[in-house]
Amino acid sequence: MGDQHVVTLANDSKGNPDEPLPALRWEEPPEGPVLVLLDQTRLPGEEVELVCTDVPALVEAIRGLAVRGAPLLGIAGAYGVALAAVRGYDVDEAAESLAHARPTAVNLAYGVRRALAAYRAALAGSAGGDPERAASAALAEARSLHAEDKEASAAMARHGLQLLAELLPGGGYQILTHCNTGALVSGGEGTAFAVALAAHRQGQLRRLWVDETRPLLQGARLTAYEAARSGMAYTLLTDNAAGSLFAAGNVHAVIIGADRIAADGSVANKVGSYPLAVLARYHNVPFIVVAPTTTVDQGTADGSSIEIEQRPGHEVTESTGNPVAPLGTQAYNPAFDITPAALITAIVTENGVVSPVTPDALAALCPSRAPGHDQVMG
Ligand SMILES: CSC[C@H]1O[C@H](OP(=O)(O)O)[C@H](O)[C@@H]1O
Repeated sequence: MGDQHVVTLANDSKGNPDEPLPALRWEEPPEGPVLVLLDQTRLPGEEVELVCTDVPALVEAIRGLAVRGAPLLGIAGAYGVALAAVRGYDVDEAAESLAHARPTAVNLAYGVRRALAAYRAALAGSAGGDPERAASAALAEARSLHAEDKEASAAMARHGLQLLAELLPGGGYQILTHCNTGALVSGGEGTAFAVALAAHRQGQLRRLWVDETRPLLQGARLTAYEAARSGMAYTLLTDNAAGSLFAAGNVHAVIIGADRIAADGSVANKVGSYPLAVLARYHNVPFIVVAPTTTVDQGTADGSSIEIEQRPGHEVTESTGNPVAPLGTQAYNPAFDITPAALITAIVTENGVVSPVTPDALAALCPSRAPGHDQVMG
């Protein structure tokens, strides 16, 4: 998985809670371009950066969730195509392996596709198929996607904050979130967590309740880490405790991210999202999904068509390498589940809010992309 070295994040990112974490960055040292990833599997205990010098190292980092989260996967995929092109590797082969590293987040294949299309267009357009110019085009497209996602994150925070003001007038609300949706999944401050951060900065957020999010604990390890850096009031809970929190009246809204949103508005997100939607409906609490339009896949009709990544059983039967179940225990470990549009109060995108969630309302906010925009080699 590339070279590893432990870093202490620069003071301006550790000391300044408003400085987003450096989840991913492109660097061009003398020995050749690299993609530097903050290894999310080592957080919160260690801040280790992975230096990816080739695509197999990046694919392994994606599969192992060293880099994760739908929008950031798209950005990483695009930089991966650029890395292959600049270093003279087989670009088509790199694109295929990157796009299929994880199946559910549509952003990954979308980011790969964008950089690949820029590379191919430059190759076809430049005199004599100049690979250097084509590589520069792929890198420029990756940088453009990175910048777009940062802007989208800020826009979603604004739209989400406005929505909360309308749904929960007077502020002082308590929000429950699931998994991790902050700067560690984004070119900016994230998706759902960016809304919570904006609410905190505006003095509207009384508390963020953080689902630990078994089995990989993105909530405990990553969202709590980001919440602590921000200075907001937050409390960690086991996923099983969410029901009692609703029953006690301590959840005023649920805000989560998404990995793929089908054309009918159904949402694939970290496993455990669907039960929260059912609890929210039963307790008459708004259930809000925050995602950029790059996560909306108009080429997938409904949730039943979304491939749900099945992850290795050992993620469930082991914890920090120690068995938590008898040897040989089989485990059911879907990484995501599907929440139907009927249980979703609103979908917040960078282009505005969809509520109620209908196919037409969702399509109206999404720029038209090729059907099945995650088809890499289309
Ligand atoms: C807004 S993207 C964050 C999204 O990605 C997470 O999945 P994973 O940690 O497996 O990459 C989870 O579904 C989050 O909601």
